[in-house]
Amino acid sequence: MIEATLCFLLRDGSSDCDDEVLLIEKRRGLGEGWYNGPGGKLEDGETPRECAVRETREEVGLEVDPADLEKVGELSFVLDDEAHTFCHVFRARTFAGEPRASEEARPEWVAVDDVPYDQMWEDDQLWLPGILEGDTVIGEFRFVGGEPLDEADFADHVLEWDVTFPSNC
Ligand SMILES: CNc1ncnc2c1ncn2[C@@H]1O[C@H](COP(=O)(O)OP(=O)(O)OP(=O)(O)O)[C@@H](O)[C@H]1O
Repeated sequence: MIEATLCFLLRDGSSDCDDEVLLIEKRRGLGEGWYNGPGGKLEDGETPRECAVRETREEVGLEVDPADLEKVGELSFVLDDEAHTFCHVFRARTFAGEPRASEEARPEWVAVDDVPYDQMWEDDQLWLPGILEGDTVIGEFRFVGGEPLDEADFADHVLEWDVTFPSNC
């Protein structure tokens, strides 16, 4: 099973209205062409938090202090009844630098009300709005139809909101 992360950075919107979230348009690999948060697979010996910091640096060039990342979600993606990916979701409002594009990702600040859910993984619309409003979640999402995961069909899901994660995870 793959262990991976997603990191959603938030800032105040330019007018007095909503927050903005930093999304990436993924340029290669799983989910290519879709929007998502920065993130990726854990490397050997790495904690999820360290992975989220590294992937955010590599993909969009922003520095996040691990202590500023709030663990806000755990998502299990199941493909044809087998655990495929376990994803740790983090959120932060404090970071340094200006986003820049990389080979993997094109960053874009988007108002939280304008997140392009029709250009994202189908499951995102079920859990990301809550995460962007400040909630926490554990979810399981089942896909069918074989590899690769981003060509499989989304079947069903279970969500549990307002969960508490240990502060060190
Ligand atoms: C099934 N529904 C899903 N919904 C939302 N997000 C999903 C997802 N399934 C996978 N993800 C995320 O997609 C990224 C893939 O990352 P992926 O490109 O494979 O990783 P990494 O950057 O390490 O790859 P390289 O091997 O370096 O290209 C990674 O953040 C992972 O959490």
